[in-house]
Amino acid sequence: MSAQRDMKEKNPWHTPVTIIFSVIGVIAIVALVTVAVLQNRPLPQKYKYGIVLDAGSSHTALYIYEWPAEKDNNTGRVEQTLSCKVDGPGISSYASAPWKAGKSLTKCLEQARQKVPVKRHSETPLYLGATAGMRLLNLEDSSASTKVFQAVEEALQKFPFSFQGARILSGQEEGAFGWVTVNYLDDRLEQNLQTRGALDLGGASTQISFVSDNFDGSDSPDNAVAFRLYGNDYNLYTHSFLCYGKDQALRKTLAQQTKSGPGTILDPCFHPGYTETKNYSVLYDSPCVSDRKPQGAPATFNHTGKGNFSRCQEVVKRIFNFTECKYSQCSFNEVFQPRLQGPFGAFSAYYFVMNFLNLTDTSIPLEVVTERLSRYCATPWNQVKEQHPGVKLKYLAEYCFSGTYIVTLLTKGYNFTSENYPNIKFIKKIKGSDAGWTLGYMLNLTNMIPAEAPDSPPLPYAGYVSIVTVIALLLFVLFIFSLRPLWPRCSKHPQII
Ligand SMILES: Nc1nc2c(ncn2[C@@H]2O[C@H](COP(=O)(O)OP(=O)(O)O)[C@@H](O)[C@H]2O)c(=O)[nH]1
Repeated sequence: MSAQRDMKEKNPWHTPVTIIFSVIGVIAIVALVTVAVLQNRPLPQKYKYGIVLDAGSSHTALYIYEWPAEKDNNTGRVEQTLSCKVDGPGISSYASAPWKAGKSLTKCLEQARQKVPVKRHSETPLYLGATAGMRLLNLEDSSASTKVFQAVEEALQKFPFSFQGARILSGQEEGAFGWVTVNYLDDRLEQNLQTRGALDLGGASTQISFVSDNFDGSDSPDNAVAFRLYGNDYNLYTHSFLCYGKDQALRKTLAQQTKSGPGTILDPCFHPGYTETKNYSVLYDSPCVSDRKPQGAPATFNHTGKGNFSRCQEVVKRIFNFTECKYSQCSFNEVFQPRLQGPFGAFSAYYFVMNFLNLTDTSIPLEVVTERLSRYCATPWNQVKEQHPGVKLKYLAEYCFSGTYIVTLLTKGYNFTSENYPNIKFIKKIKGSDAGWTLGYMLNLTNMIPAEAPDSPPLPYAGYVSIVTVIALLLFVLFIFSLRPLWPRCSKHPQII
């Protein structure tokens, strides 16, 4: 008995009261931290979806975007989760059988039906935007364009999504939404960083969009788009050149060479050894060239390649008008363009072509780019086919022309020089999403980019958990100190037992 009492006096931690207090203290602190962490833990992600169909001149593509359901307003949170290339040509090619335009879309929409969870179907917006192919059809034959839209709408309404309509985008919208997409995906808008200009090359039109300090829209209001995004104002310069996409530019270049109606065209933009018989009527079947149809031309012409880059560039230059400009400065065709500024992203056909030619690295000097193109254009057609057995022949035959056209458009058209050419980045995707107008279009129509900067929580989740843990530990230490009177005391004096 007395030994037990002696021990308690020497080591008061062993008193039941102290032990109980300590255990309760530890449990209380663990419980506090657990409750705080669990209560504020992010819930398992639920997603919302949006679908956009890009009805281009050469083909249609479907994109599905997803974003966390509870955060509609945050930058960089919308991501592309599926893309589907529609089989067949662009919807404008179905002018003589519009129902086929609707039918062509169903395979990709079936994929979308599988991808989007069933309970989200009815709330998922579905948009179709048509670009330069339909702009041209509408110019040529507006009733055919209306019929194509009717057929497409009928097909889209059969799916369980929330169909928001099919329409032609203006060239200005196409340019501006491409710019929004690139800068949104780069997180440049919310972080108020210097923006990246957008260069988009399609089949029937091409767009250039950028912010320049010396452009406020007053010189040329038609080229101005004003945005207020995340609390910042942007005066965007944008221009879309109809008929200057690479397919229509090729037609214009060919038409240029057939003006006198010869039976054979010796084309410097095609490889030596390339020879095809083509129909004049197909060549001139576009509002971009119809006025150039030669009188009394034969039904067909022989298209023969000569493979000469510098002569090709001379022919390409002839489709641009560089002589007239009523503004302080122009790109071409009397279109105002302010001084180029900042980095640029070049996508769509810019990327396809430069990637094929191994020229996406813009640190390669422009002189070297032209040397390589010269060598490529001069390569015999048979050799080119042997070297690229898997590539579609239509694309393969045109890369010499397309590369020459891109270099000419950038340097002679938009005035890029050896100094600022490295500011261009050829891109296909940014963070998994394709560069193009579709994402910007959807963000705009769903109001997902606010005009004002959203309020952000005072602390991120990880910071919050760290602070709760540190405070809990401090409380624990304080609690231990509060038990100090019960601590065992070490006497300096020798104890007398
Ligand atoms: N080389 C290559 N070209 C492509 C590919 N896909 C599309 N294109 C070309 O890129 C251009 C883009 O056309 P599209 O988007 O239909 O034109 P838009 O309506 O004028 O914007 C066309 O000239 C197509 O032929 C591809 O996979 N490879």
